Amino acid sequence: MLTGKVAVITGSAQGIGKTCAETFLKNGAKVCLSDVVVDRLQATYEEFKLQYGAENVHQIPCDVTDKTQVEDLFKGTVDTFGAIDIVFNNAGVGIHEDWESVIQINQIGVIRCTYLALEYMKKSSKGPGGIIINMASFAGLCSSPLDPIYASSKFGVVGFTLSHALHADVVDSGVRMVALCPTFVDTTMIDDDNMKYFIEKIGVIKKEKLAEVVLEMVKDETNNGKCMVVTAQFHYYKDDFPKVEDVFLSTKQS
Ligand SMILES: NC(=O)C1=CN([C@@H]2O[C@H](COP(=O)(O)OP(=O)(O)OC[C@H]3O[C@@H](n4cnc5c(N)ncnc54)[C@H](O)[C@@H]3O)[C@@H](O)[C@H]2O)C=CC1
Ligand SMILES: CCCCC/C=C\C=C\C(=O)C/C=C\C/C=C\CCCC(=O)O
Repeated sequence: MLTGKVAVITGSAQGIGKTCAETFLKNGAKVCLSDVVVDRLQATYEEFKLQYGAENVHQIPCDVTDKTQVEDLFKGTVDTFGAIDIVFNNAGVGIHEDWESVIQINQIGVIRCTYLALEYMKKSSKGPGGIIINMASFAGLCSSPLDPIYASSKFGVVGFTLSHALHADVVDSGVRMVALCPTFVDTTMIDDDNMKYFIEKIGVIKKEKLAEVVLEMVKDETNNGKCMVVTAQFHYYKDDFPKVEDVFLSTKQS
């Protein structure tokens, strides 16, 4: 159960973010919903307020590419609920004609939200500690010619999360940092004819199943610096990323 915990989820007006918000609420957390699409955010807020109670749900519109809006998101959540224990940096876009905005939203947005969330969560700032989950993708672990920019943005999220988790600012902060790498999930993001071939081959993860994995990640207090891979068939922490000292040691020995 997440009773007494407070979660912020970016991009939670629909899709994976919305389903995870509902799973957190069902497990007793208080949730601050957030999205750049204000009318859809309002509709999701109204729906959850009716179902889970106004005292448990809050909404703050936020474009993750805007530093002031991200600051207002975390400050506003603390002002409303008293603290932040869980941040799910989920907001993202798929195939997009403006490649620079894909990097801005999917990669730089996650980095910005991580840095600012840490300021409110770390124990040295009198925060409660907790977990920051950064949404990457299976496309952040392998070459994906279908969309090199999307893949690049997600490789960036994996690299940042696994590296920052070991940084001195994080190791003693009480905050865990974890990357999430699903294959295809049943949202409107995969409504694209070019993906049909791959989807038929590897299947589709149900949002509700992915949300259960996210809940498992929140509850696991030993997962700092790990990377969760989720497929339609199974999920596991990928643990074969070399650490920099391993690379240097093996170079010295050869
Ligand atoms: N659907 C899939 O197959 C997979 C999705 N992902 C990732 O999961 C995350 C969520 O995607 P889905 O739920 O599938 O897509 P979605 O399109 O249903 O949801 C994404 C949400 O992010 C919001 N958003 C977009 N730009 C934003 C910005 N600048 N600031 C704040 N919010 C913004 C959208 O308005 C939307 O509500 C994305 O990061 C995506 O890359 C990862 C692996 C697989
Ligand atoms: C893989 C590019 C997808 C573009 C964005 C839209 C949906 C995102 C879905 C995912 O993040 C799922 C990730 C990976 C699926 C695994 C492999 C697909 C490989 C496709 C390729 O060869 O390019």
